[in-house]
This record gives sequence, structure tokens and C-alpha cells, in this order.
Amino acid sequence: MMIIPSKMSSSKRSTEEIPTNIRVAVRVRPLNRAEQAEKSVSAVKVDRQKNSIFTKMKTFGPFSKVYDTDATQQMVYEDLVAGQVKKVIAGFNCTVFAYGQTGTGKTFTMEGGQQSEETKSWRDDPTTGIIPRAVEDIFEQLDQMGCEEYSLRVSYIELYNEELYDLLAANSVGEDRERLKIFEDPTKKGVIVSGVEEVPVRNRADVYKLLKLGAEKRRTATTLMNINSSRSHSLFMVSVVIRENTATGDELVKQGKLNLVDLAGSENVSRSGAEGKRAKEAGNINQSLLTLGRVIRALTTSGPHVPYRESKLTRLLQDSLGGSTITSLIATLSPASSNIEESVSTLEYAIRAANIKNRPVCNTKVSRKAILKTFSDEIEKLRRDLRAAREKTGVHLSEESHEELLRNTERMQELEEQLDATVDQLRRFTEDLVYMDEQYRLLYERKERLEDKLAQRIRQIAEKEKELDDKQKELDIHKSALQEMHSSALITFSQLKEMRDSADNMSVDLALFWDKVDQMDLVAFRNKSAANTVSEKVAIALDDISKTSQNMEASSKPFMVTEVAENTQCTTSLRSTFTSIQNNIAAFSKNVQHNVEEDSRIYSDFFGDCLGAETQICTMLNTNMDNFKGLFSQFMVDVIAVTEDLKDRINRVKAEMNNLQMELSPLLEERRAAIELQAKQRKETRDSYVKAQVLRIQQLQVLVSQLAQGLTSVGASTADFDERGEVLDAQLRDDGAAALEALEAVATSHDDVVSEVVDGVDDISEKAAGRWASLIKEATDVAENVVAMGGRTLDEAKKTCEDVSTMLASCDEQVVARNAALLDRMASLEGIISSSTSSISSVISGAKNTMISRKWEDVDINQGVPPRNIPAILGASDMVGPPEPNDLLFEEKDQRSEKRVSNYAPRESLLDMSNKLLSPATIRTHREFATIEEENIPQ
Ligand SMILES: Nc1ncnc2c1ncn2[C@@H]1O[C@H](COP(=O)(O)OP(=O)(O)OP(=O)(O)O)[C@@H](O)[C@H]1O
Repeated sequence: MMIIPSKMSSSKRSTEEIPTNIRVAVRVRPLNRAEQAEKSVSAVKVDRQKNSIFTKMKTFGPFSKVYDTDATQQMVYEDLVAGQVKKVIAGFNCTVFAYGQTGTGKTFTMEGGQQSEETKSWRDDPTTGIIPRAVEDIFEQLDQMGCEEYSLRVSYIELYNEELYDLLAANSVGEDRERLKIFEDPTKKGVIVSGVEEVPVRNRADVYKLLKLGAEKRRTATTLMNINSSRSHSLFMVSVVIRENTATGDELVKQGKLNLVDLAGSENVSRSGAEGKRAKEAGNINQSLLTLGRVIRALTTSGPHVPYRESKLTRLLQDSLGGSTITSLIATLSPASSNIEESVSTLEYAIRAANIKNRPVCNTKVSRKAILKTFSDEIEKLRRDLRAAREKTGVHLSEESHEELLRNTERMQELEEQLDATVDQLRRFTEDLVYMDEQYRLLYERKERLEDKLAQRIRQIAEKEKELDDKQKELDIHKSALQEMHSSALITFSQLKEMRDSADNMSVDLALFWDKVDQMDLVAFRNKSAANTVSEKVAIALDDISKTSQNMEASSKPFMVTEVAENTQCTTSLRSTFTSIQNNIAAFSKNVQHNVEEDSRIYSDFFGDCLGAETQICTMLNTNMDNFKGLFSQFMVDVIAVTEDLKDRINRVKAEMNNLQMELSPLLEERRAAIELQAKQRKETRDSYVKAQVLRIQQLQVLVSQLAQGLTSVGASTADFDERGEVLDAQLRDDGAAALEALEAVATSHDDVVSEVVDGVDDISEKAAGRWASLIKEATDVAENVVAMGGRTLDEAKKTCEDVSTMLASCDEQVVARNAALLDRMASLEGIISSSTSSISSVISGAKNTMISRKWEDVDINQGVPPRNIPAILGASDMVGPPEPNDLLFEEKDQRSEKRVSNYAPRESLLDMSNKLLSPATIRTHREFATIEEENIPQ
């Protein structure tokens, strides 16, 4: 049974009803072969700008849309039907019907071209018509909305020779096929087509199968005008029931319907060549189209009566024309001049239809409870009416029904049919609910599976995160250790630098020291030369003295005594000079000794410093040896760079994991939230619904059994009913199996998707693990390199240390050797000086002795020197003690001062020279010598 519009939807409607003109479009097909052959020319012109059609007789328009011969099926669909599909899903009833002369493209527009066997989908075929596109679009829209609980049913009927046939019924072929009955809905809200199949469709393929089946059955006959001329009107109806779960846990059901009507061609019987049966067909076709025209005229001229009931076509389209449906009409035209009359007639028809106003109403969402109650009330009322009709008692009949039954005996039959239809509708509704419950169950199971997988995935991600965190911590520890090592290396470097600086300073000091040693050598050498020179000069002087003495002896004998005195004085002077020389030499030796000691001390200090520095360097180097591992700045830079790189890579891996999680989480979260919400709502309401449903079904069973009892009494009806029940049961079983199969396919595809996702995630995890392993390996390699580098550096440092030690040791040796050489030289210098001194002393004492002996001779022989002066002279000559100061010598001097002056002059110059040579001013320390200029050194 089919109710147009639906009882369910019409029972509760939105009150917002805005009058809207039905949309009318005109499509002109290309000239066909026959028209081309008869050289027919195009007699209509499409004005797209003005949406009008121009003919020689008149211009028609504007229409909602006009399509020229080059318009594609896609364009027509997008402009006229796509919007209506959205409205259907929103809960409106929509109708699209094609009207036009036979052979002008109504079926082409509605169903499409002849699909070849190879064409798998309408998507591949540009000639696909409105019906397959609309069905595909409905499925797509529902998918896009994420709608999981819905039910689609399709029915396909044809109106042939004013009789209605079900194109999807099993026995819908042949002359004896069942004729469908049409009657008014008792609620006065539409017409009911009793006994029509509303086949549940679960996927696109189901719809294509049904469409093909129905199209094949559709009666066609060859006429002269159109090889595949449709001799019937067809109505393809898709009903969409969507279940929504509200936040309060209520289940709301909304329903929308799409009626796609392909009218039979209007034709001129005489021109089409139809005869006999064909002529009758043409008459009936034209009759229903004429009524359609009258209905349209009445609707547009606000006539008092709209003759819907005069044809089954207008009864079927009642709600679509002037009712609450959103309606579009496509008027198809032939461009041929030979068809201009029919084209003008179609355009007039279309222009009138464009003035029809509908009041589209959205079917409100109704709760399951409310629908069941409506059915229950309806069935109860029908049962009551039927019982009253049968018993003809009128006791329990409502006054209205009783009167009606009395007036028309057919009314009883109608009531039975209505009851059948209502029970049928209830059955379908229950089936839909069961189907949607099953969808829900599958959904719930899928949600459970997804939740498990999600939890598992979240656990894995958490583990991975923990691993990453641990690795990060390890890295941080390594990093801080490396940083510490780096800073201690820097400190060590600065210490080393300081040590190197102090070593540099020491080597400068050492160089200075060696310079001074060299200078000392030079001074010693010069001292020695000076001493030699002095010795030579003393020798020369003594020689001179000797010569002078001899001369004196020879020339000055008479003055011997005086001479002896003079000589004694001279000897005394020489003695004091000698003493002074001795003192000076002693002072010089002391100075030299002091300087040597000082130098030794300086050297030993320096050596101590060197040793200290060496020890310090060694200690510091040893102390810092361990810290040396990998503590060079380049190494640190490398390590930090590697660490940063590792960090980056880890972050990238982390980011990948996060992305993965982010990709998965919202999807799963969204899915889980939606399912959880549904589950919660369902859990709360499910039990009560199940109870209510069980109760209702029990009630219905009771009702049905009561009805069955009642119908048994009707006799033949019961058998018929049972038979139909069996057929229905079989169909239901088949449908159930098909639905189960489809659901299993859906479940499998879902599982495939899930396993794909899981595989993807596993793949990513595997890649991440691989990448992580390679990173670890890289890090290990770098660490090993670093350690090896540290080892090498350590060895180098050790070697440097050893070199420094060796160098210092050799320095030490050199210093010791030089010191020894210096001491030797000093000793030899001392020896030379002392031997010079002693030779000078001996020369002087020899000279003195000579002079004394001569004096004695003088005294004894010539003058007779008083004996008291002899010990003094002896004492002086032997250096036993100093002579008496106020002795004879003064007297002698006073007495002979004039003469002596001229005689003693050479002795004066000798003494003066000796004094000069041996004065302390000329005997200096090596240090002082270091500053003496070459010219100041005495020659
Ligand atoms: N727009 C078009 N482009 C190309 N070919 C078209 C077009 N419209 C119709 N035809 C072709 O014209 C022929 C008749 O079309 P169709 O059967 O759809 O006409 P019809 O109006 O349904 O006729 P009838 O009322 O007799 O059933 C078909 O071969 C169809 O392929």
C-alpha cells in the first residue's frame, strides 16, 4: 500500500506554509533522425537570458529554466532536482514530473539513455537521468551527514489505460497482473494506493536493480512517432525515513518523499497513426493529461472546483499540484517545425502550470511512540468500523461511519482495504524500526570494537610517549653532563693557558739569566785580562824599578843612606799599596763569591720555580686528564649539534605520533562520543521501548488475531489474506537475508577500513621504531667517536707533558753544567788573581829585599845609621809589624826635602800608577762590570 502523501508525515505538519509557485523548466531535445531526414527545421528558439522560448507564433516565458539541445543531464539535475533531494532529506515531499509530446525526451530526462552493459555506474554515463542521479544523491547526502539510522523504500507504479499496476510486484507481467486500488485516505490527507510494494533498499545497487526491473516491465509499444514510446504514466517514489535520537533519549522519526513522474506522451491520435488498442491507449493517455490540464487550469484560475478525482493521474498528483509538495515540472519539446503545434500546446500547458501555487510543508519529526499510537488508533477505529459494518448493528459504529456504510456497501470493502493498508503500513514501519535497530546494534558493536582499538592505540601511544620521555630525560642528563664537562674543559684550558704564559715568562727569565751568565763570563774574562795587564804592568814597573835601582845604585851611591830611607819609605808605601791590592782582590773575590752565591741562589730559585711550575703543570695536567675526554670545544659543538639533531628527530617522531594521535583521536573521539550518546540515550529508553513495543506487538497480535477471526467470517478474504501473508513473509525473509548480506558487506568494509587504519598506524609505529633505532645508533657512533677523540687528545696531552718535562730536565742539566763551568771559571780566575798577587808580592818583596840589603850596605859602610832604626826597617821589610811613625824617616825627609824631590820623581809615578791600577775603583763586581763601557776598562 502506498499513501500519497504519507499518513505519517501528513498527520503532523509544520504550520509554516508559504505559497510557492511550482518550478517549470523547458527542455528542447535535438532533432532526431526522422526529423532530420524529412528536412525539418528548428521552429523553436531558446532564449537563455530571458529564460523564454521563442516560436513564430508566440514567445513563452519566462520559465524557471530553459534548456537548449546542448543541455546535459547533469545540468538539468543540478538545476532542478539536487535542491529537492536536500529538501526530501530535510523532511519535505517533492515531486518532479516530465510532461511533453511523445518522443520529446521525457523518459530520457527522467531515466536516462540506454545504458550499455559495460557501463557500471551512472557516473560513467553522461546520459544518466534524474531518477538514478537522485537516488545516488540521497545515499551520498545521508553519508555526508553521517546519518547511520535510516531506511529507504522504493515503489514504482504505472498508470496504464486508467489502471494502476505495481512495476515491482512479482506478478506484474502479463494481462492478468494485479490492479492496484486507489482510495482516499480516511484522514483526508492524501490518497492511498492499496497493495503496492514499498521495497526496502539498502544500497545503490538495489535501486538500480529495481529501476531496471520496473523500466523493463513498463509497458511500451511502438508507435510511428517514437520507437520506444511509453504508453503509460510512471511514478517512481523514494521514501526516506530517518531516525534521530534526541538528547532527552527520545527517538524521533522524520520522513521525506521524492516522487519522480514520467508522464506518457501527449499525442495527436491521427498523427501518431495509433489504431485499435493503441488508439484506446492514446485516448486514455490524452484523457488523463486533459484532466491534468483542467486541474492546472482550475488551480490557476481559482476555479471553485478542482477536478482531481476525474482521473487517477490527477488523484495521484493531487498533493503535488496545489498541495503541500515542492514540485517541479519539466516540459519537453521537439524543435522540429513539423511538431510546432504540439510544442506550442506543451508550452501553453507549461506556462499555465508555472502559475500553480503550492504550500510546501515540512513533515515534522514524530516520535516512535506517537506513530505507533496513530497506527493503533487508526487500526482500532477501522476495526470498530469494520465490525460495525459486518454486524450492521450500528451499535458500536460511529454515527458518521454508520451512515456512510448504509449509503454505500462498497464502503465495507474499502474499510477492509484501509485496514489492510494500515496494518501493512504498521508492518513496514515495524520492519523499518527493526532494520534501524539492527543498524544501531551493528553501529554499537562497531563502536565497541573501535573503542577497544582506540583504547589499545591510546595505550600504545602513551607507552611510546613514555619511552620518548625517558629518552628525552636520558638525553637531557647526557646533555647536562656534557655541558659540565665542557665548562670544566674550558676552565682547564684557561689554567693551561695561564701555565703556558708563566712558562713563557720563565723562559724569558731563563734567557735573561743566561745573558747575565754570559756577561759574567765576559766580566771574568775582562777581569782576568785586566789582572794580566796589571801583572804585566807591575812586572814592567818592577823591572823599571830594578833598572832604576841599578841606575840609582850606580849614579847615587853617595846618597845611599838617604836613598835607603827613601826606599824604605817607598817600600812602606808599596807595602800599603800591596795591602790595599790584597784587600781589593779579597773584596773582589768576595764580591765574585757573593755574586756566584747570589747567582746560585737565583738559579736555585729559578730552578725551584721551574720545578714548581713543572710539578704544577704535571699536577694540573694529571688532575684534568680525566676531564679531558671529549672536552674540546669543537667536540662540544659537534656533540651539542648532534644532540640538537637527535632532539629534532625525536620531536619529529613525537610530532608524527602526535599527528597520528590527533588524526585518530578526533575521529574516534567523535565516533565514540556520538555512539556513546546514542548508547546512553538508547540504554535509557531501550527497555521502555522494547517493553512498549512488545506490549504493542502483543496488542497487535491480539488485534490481528481478532481481525483474522473477523476476516475468517468474510471467507474468501481470509484465504487471500493468508496467501498474501505467506508471500509477504517470504519476501520479508528474502529482504531480511538481503539486508543481512548488505549489512555484512558494510560491516566487512568497515572492518577493512579499520584494519587499514590499524595497519597504517602499525606501519607508522614500525617506521618510528626504525627511525628511533637508527637515531640511537647514530648517537652511539658519535659518542664512540667522541670518546676516541678524547683518548687521542689525552695521549697527545700526556705526550706534551712528557716533552715539557724532558725539556725542563735538559734545561736543568744545561743550567747545572753552566753553573759548574761558571764556578770553574771563577775558581780559575781566583787562582789566576791569587797567583798574580803572589807573583806581584814576590816581585815587590824581592825588590824590597834588594833595596834593604843595599841599604844595610849603605848604612854599614857609608853613613853609619843608628842601630835603633834597623829593626824598624827589618820589621818593615819582613812585614812583621808596622814601622814607628815618627821615626828617622821623617827627620831624613825634612833634612833633604829639596834634593829628594828631584831624585824621587820616578818612584812617585810608579806609586801613582800602582795606586791607579789597584785602587778599589778599578776592582769591581761582575755585576758592575756588566754595565761598564768598553772604553772605561783600563788598558
Ligand atoms: N535531450 C536529448 N538529447 C539527446 N537525445 C534525446 C534527448 N531527448 C530525447 N532524446 C532521444 O529521443 C528519443 C525519444 O526520447 P524519449 O523516449 O525519452 O521520449 P518520450 O518523451 O519519453 O516519449 P514517449 O512519451 O513516447 O515515451 C530517444 O531515443 C532519446 O534518446
